[in-house]
Amino acid sequence: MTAISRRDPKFVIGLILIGVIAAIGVVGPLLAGDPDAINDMGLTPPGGEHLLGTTQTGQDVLSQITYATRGSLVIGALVGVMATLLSALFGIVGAYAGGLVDEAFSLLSNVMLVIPGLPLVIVISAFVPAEQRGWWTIALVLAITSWAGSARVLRAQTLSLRNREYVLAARVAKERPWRIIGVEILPNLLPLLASQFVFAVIAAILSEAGLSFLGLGASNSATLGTMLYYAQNGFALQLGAWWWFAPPGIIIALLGCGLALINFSIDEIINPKLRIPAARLADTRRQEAGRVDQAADDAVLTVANLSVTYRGERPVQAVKDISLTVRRGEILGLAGESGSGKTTLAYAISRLHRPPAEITSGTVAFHDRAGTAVDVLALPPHELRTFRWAKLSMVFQGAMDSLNPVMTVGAQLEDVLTTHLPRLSAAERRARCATALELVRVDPRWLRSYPHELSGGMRQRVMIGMALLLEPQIMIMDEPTSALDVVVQRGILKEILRLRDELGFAVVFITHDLPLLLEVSDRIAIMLHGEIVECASAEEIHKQPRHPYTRRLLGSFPSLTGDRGAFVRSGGAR
Ligand SMILES: Nc1ncnc2c1ncn2[C@@H]1O[C@H](COP(=O)(O)OP(=O)(O)OP(=O)(O)O)[C@@H](O)[C@H]1O
Repeated sequence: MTAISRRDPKFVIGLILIGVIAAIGVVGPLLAGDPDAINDMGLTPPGGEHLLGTTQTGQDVLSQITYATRGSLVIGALVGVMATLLSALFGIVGAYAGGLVDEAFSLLSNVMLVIPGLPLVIVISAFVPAEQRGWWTIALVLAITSWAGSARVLRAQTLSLRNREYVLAARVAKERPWRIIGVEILPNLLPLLASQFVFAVIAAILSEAGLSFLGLGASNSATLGTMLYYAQNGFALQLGAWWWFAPPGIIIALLGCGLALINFSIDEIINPKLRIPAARLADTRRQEAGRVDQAADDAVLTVANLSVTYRGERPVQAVKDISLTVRRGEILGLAGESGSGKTTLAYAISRLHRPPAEITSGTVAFHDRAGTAVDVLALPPHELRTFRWAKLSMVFQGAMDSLNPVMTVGAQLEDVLTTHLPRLSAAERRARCATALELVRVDPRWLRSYPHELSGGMRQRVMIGMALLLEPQIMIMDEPTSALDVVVQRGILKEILRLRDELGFAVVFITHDLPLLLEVSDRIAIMLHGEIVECASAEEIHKQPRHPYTRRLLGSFPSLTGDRGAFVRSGGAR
């Protein structure tokens, strides 16, 4: 169990509730007397010999509760297992196999989905003679009627997973289908399966109680539902014998509540990406907020002692105590091999990092043209949203694919203005969008087009135009052109340089392509294993690289006049 699951109050309360109820069901019957033993004290209130009183025929309610809890738990667990297995079979196997199998399985799931569950359960239960309706029969009936919805969800997830690179790679490597399903796909579906299991258990316990109440439940076994049924038949409510119907009712409610609470935390427990210790950073940040750097006069962004860790079984400190100043209007290149922490740093600066990434120390200060300093890591969510477009904007590698395919380019640009500058008139908005496109050399007539009508290069230009819409003072560009061919890439880079000169914003330009950075950057910071090992002007980096890694990085790129450097051949980093 991970730290978060141990401390998450929802999970802990859920676990305690289920633990206590499971103990009643498992251990209770061993200690309690015969639940069917009849004595002559019918409807005795709680106290003395009978802690929870007696039924109309003088049976001990406490003994009955222990057996009934066991019965309901068994039915819940049986249905949970059966419904999960059925939904996995029809959802995962069907979607992975594809073709006729998938069509047949989908058809069956769809048919099961359109048949209303409760009436079907009532009909099936009514057909089974009362003396044969035990735990197993009722569990089977409930499982058959409850798997289809989950199967649809699992199918959709599997269809998406089967096209992921790692699954395709396993298929190319000729791994056997069962191995691919078991090793590549199933572990990714575990949070979903676990939550569907818990949901199936809750639904089964409640449905069984409902069926029993109607006299269609596990009539030859003891369950919380049959207890309620007999209490109702014995006029417990009318006779004021609350001790007969209240305990089973309360246990059903607590069971549902406990399982639902556990369900809330299941994703965090099973999904390794979300396993973050409960230790909150707020305190550290508060301590550090006081020392938001007093930056040099021309600084637009100061990063001080920033550290970012990916939490998990084996935590990875991807950014280690980095301090960095971005000057107003400069292009600061950030280079380093894959995995050196460039993207993590960019995301942390713009506070776009997501769990399991966690900023463990440091500050990020933005120095507004107006003279005020903004502690970026302490900004509340609504101010952060405004800050991100208006002061600092981002263009990432796949940005061009983030345009919504069913909205025109113009509508998407206008959306940004409507959100951030609601007072602009429609005509002003249109004019600003046209200017933004002109800035990135895309004809404004494309505003009426849909993204698929534009080439990749044009879409990336549109994204840069969008990032410039609110005239930010700094732009973070993470591999903004690597998805494009060299000619288009050159064109866009020239555009970025021209726009920087025209509008005066600073750029943090991230790429592993050092020669490209040498051309476009004013200064270059070299990252290695989460640290900045060298930061100097582009010329110095080119002519007098000081750090051995910078020299090896420079040597690793082919030159037009010589051989490829030794770095690529030797492969090592340090
Ligand atoms: N979600 C994650 N969980 C755990 N570790 C991660 C995660 N994302 C990145 N890392 C680790 O953090 C380190 C830095 O990764 P990052 O993506 O920031 O590097 P990068 O220099 O941007 O690489 P690239 O150029 O390939 O994008 C790597 O060691 C990586 O394994």
